Amino acid sequence: MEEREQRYEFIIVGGGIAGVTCAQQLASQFPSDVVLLLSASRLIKAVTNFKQVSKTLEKFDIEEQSASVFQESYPNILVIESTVTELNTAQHRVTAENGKEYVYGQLCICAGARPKLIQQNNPYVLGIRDTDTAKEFQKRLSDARRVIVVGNGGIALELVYEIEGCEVIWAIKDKDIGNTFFDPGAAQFLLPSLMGEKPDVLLQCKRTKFTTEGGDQQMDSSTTNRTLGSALGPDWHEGMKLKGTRQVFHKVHIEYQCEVDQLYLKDDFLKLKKTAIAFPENKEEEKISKPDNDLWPVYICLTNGKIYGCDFIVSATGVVPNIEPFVKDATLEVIGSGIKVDDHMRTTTTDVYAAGDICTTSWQPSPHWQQMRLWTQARQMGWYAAKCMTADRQGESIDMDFCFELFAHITKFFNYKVVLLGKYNGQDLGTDQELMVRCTSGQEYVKVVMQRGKMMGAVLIGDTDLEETFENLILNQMDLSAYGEDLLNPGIDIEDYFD
Ligand SMILES: Cc1cc2nc3c(=O)[nH]c(=O)nc-3n(C[C@H](O)[C@H](O)[C@H](O)COP(=O)(O)OP(=O)(O)OC[C@H]3O[C@@H](n4cnc5c(N)ncnc54)[C@H](O)[C@@H]3O)c2cc1C
Ligand SMILES: NC(=O)C1=CN([C@@H]2O[C@H](COP(=O)(O)OP(=O)(O)OC[C@H]3O[C@@H](n4cnc5c(N)ncnc54)[C@H](O)[C@@H]3O)[C@@H](O)[C@H]2O)C=CC1
Repeated sequence: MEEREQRYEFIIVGGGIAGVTCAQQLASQFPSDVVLLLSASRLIKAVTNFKQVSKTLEKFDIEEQSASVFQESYPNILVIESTVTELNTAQHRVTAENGKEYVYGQLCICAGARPKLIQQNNPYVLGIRDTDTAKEFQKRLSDARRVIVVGNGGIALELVYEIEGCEVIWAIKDKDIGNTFFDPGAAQFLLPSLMGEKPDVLLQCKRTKFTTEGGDQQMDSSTTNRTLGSALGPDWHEGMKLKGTRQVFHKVHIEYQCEVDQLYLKDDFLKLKKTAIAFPENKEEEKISKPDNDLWPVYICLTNGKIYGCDFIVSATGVVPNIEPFVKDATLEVIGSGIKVDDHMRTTTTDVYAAGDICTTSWQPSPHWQQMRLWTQARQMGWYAAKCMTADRQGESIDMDFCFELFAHITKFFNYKVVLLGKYNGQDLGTDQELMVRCTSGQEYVKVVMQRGKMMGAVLIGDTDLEETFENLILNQMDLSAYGEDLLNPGIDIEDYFD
């Protein structure tokens, strides 16, 4: 008979980047121990081809793998597809959905996050997180004439640019697009790319690549937990047809500074005897708000008084960490919405660590770092958590990893390479910050955030090739006052000065 309770020196919960990286690191540190990886998702995310591009910028590929393929490369990692439902820290025990119990020596919780939707249980409101939700979105889009995208962060920016053959109404709370990544200047620089025609040739830039090789065949909806898959990431839409039913090529209308007030299903809306607005085809129609003669399955009333009908709504409104099974145990403190971790990725209870999207950091950060729920940070935290677990187990001390010195993120928006460094939006810098901007329309946007002559952050859009130099300048905090505006003078080869 199979034992109901098994003991493992190391148990990791979560098969996303954070959990898998943590398990890999522990498995190589302790080759004679078995590392147990419990994951609600059938496929796990493995980091491959990792390259340190510069001191803090990194590049890697991600592969979705089945447990059996992954275990071939890591024979001392045991992957079990199972959702953890309870944690009992007093007994060092986790309980899985089938009632099976696992006792740990050390535990690292890497259960990620899920979309924070504007309305739960509404069949017309979709969030995008994992392969299942991305496929559901693609399926709905293939029959759609109009979608409404709510939110102004990473997912919304990607969708409004990629969707074709369908009218897109983009409702944002802010005055400008892309508020989680950009300042108003950068938003203005990017806007023409959204409203104009897309380039035929897509930019190939150095960035992480998402591969779903074999994912299709391996998907089995009966065993895949719909709400708890691993997060997608860079290039998730590559090779995916994001096309609606209309002949229109790329058509986006933005409603600024508004939120969702009410949602109505068609029958309820018709009873209200209110008028919805047609998709504004031009500036003139924006002013006069032509009534919409089409009928739609769902209607959205915005706080600016406008009402639009659509086929479905994408709620790209941030994430909420999957903490519920773990915080039933009262010893785990929560800050913000995540599990609180200290500078050694320890939670508030002994032998329990957390990493990735599920955690909220509570250490005093370096002046140029902030937590953001991103792929790179999930990998870094998973790796560092394993180092800290090892050190604690061996009674050694360990310094905070260098990757937490500087926030560094490479990505792509609207087919431009985007690099964000340090306090790129002047986060928490107070009032004595200064901005310097260099912008060539359609080509590049360079912004640096300066404080008392020192560089604190930068936004680099386009192929600026400035990331390494600026990374050094932020890290070494050299006094740059003497250079004044020349710092961004394109006629001066800045790298010669500072490399
Ligand atoms: C559409 C999309 C695009 C993105 N694009 C980018 C990008 O371009 N760049 C970037 O840096 N970041 C991007 N991100 C963010 C990035 O993907 C995440 O920050 C990162 O993957 C989080 O990794 P994680 O391991 O912490 O969590 P997840 O990937 O969410 O993994 C959590 C794991 O835990 C499992 N799990 C959950 N609950 C339980 C439980 N109770 N028991 C057992 N297992 C459980 C899940 O099945 C999953 O395997 C994107 C995210 C999305 C959704
Ligand atoms: N290229 C990249 O780096 C990408 C990163 N991601 C990451 O994936 C995760 C999920 O992405 P997003 O959902 O876009 O989250 P996000 O955190 O990037 O953005 C959320 C947006 O929703 C807005 N919002 C929140 N509540 C709202 C409400 N009730 N009504 C209207 N707007 C509201 C916020 O103001 C913000 O603009 C994030 O961690 C994000 O950083 C996602 C896509 C691309």
